[in-house]
Amino acid sequence: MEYVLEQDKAAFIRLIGTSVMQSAANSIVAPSLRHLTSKIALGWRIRMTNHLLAYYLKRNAFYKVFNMTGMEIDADQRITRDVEKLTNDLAGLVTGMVKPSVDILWFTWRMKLLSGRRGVAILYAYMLLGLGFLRAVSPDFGDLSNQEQELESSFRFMHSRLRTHAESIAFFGGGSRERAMVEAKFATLLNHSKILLRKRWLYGIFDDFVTKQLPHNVTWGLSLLYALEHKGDRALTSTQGELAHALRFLASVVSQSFIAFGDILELHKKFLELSGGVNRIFELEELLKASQSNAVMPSNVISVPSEETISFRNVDIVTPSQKLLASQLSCDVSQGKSLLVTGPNGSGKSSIFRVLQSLWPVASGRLTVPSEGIFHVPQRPYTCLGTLRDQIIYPLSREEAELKMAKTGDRSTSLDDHLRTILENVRLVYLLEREGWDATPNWEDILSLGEQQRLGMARLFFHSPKFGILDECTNATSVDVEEHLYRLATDMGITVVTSSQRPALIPFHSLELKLIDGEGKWELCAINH
Ligand SMILES: Nc1ncnc2c1ncn2[C@@H]1O[C@H](COP(=O)(O)OP(=O)(O)OP(=O)(O)O)[C@@H](O)[C@H]1O
Repeated sequence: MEYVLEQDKAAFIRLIGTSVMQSAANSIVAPSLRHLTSKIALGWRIRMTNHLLAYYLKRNAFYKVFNMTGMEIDADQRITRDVEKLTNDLAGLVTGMVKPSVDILWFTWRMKLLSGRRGVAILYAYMLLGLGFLRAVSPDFGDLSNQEQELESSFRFMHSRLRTHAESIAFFGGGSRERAMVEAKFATLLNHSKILLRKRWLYGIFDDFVTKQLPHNVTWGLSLLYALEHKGDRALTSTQGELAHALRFLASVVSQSFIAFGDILELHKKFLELSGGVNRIFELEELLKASQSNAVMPSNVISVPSEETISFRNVDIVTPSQKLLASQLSCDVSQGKSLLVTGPNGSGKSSIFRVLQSLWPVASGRLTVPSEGIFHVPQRPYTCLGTLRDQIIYPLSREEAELKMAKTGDRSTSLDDHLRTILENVRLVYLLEREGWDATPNWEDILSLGEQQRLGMARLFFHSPKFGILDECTNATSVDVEEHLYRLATDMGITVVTSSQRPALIPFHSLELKLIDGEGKWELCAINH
């Protein structure tokens, strides 16, 4: 305005130039800071996710955190959504601290120049008192936001269950029952959110009072201090002008200091909320580490590569909730002598397999297993994401499967030809004709249960192990198909350990292990052909 009034063109152009430069600098700084924040967040997310996945996907920890901890740990939610939110918030916190910290240092220095050490001491005393007061009245935001995330996660879980079991629920006509359950979860989440909202509002009032309103009074106090100490003749107009100018400047310094201080307190509140997220990740990490240390082979499980026999010696089969299912189980499965495990529902047939595969620990006794050459086909069929080929060679990749074929010396046939023969054997070749080798539908949705079970057996035949652990994995197929599949396994020299209730399978086994009552009693007898 001064240059306009004085019509000083050169000075005006210089001023415009400086202003444009400043605007350019400002427009670079803000987006760059945002970009830096996102980059930091992404970097942390990559490191944190990789760190957790390294534990989660090793030694069946993903099974153990869900099944063995006795706690409801939503590990999937924590590794995906929580990590993303935490890293974004943390990065925002770190970069958000830069400006207020620089401001506080800068204004402290200006304050010292204006009102000396006493002024700085008063400013800091007020800040510390304010912080102490706010800490005292602050609700446990960490815990509250932790609970909120848990409730959000279980609400999401209800929806993912609904999606997974959509067909069964639709057959049952369970829509209204599911709706009631989903709504109940949503109501709990809403209640919590309302409580959190009210606490944030009340805290906001105190926060605003301490960091924004009350500081005006401190400014006046400091101005008075400054005016009292100011030397010079107050009657002089020049001195009065100087004093007024200095007081205006002081007021602006103090108010800027308090804005920066308010920003720091705001970050402190965010930090409290973040601590809930940090706790959830730490808790998961500890559980994953614990499941790794449990997984290190205990002395009562002996795993030998050349071993030809699966041998249980006085092994107690105990559930994670410490229910004894089979007491002091002793039984040998040597090659060529297949074992049939029978017993009523819930008596512990699958549990023996869980112990055998080290999913559950061996509480007492000794278990000797070959360290390779055991392949498990579970009761609930599993289809992976991928092509029909991937279903059969799972858990190997295509390259690994080709390598395996090359190693077994079968170089004359290609992998796909070999897999086609297997599909013919399990009577699923029509799937290949229908879908082709490279289609990737959601196999779980398009295959019937019996088809999925036959695909499971195709997997067994591809891997052709020494021992096949078959946990009622053919009970959805017709009896003639089941017999055909067992005959194929016998012809391939696979010794099977079967859990089944079907008498038709008895002739394919040499021994029968009967779990009598699911309370510890068992009996082993030879099957006479
Ligand atoms: N993760 C777990 N925690 C606690 N108890 C479990 C767990 N898994 C299974 N159980 C219990 O252990 C018992 C044995 O279960 P298991 O799955 O071995 O039965 P099963 O004989 O295979 O039954 P079915 O014939 O119905 O397949 C059951 O009472 C079951 O409820």
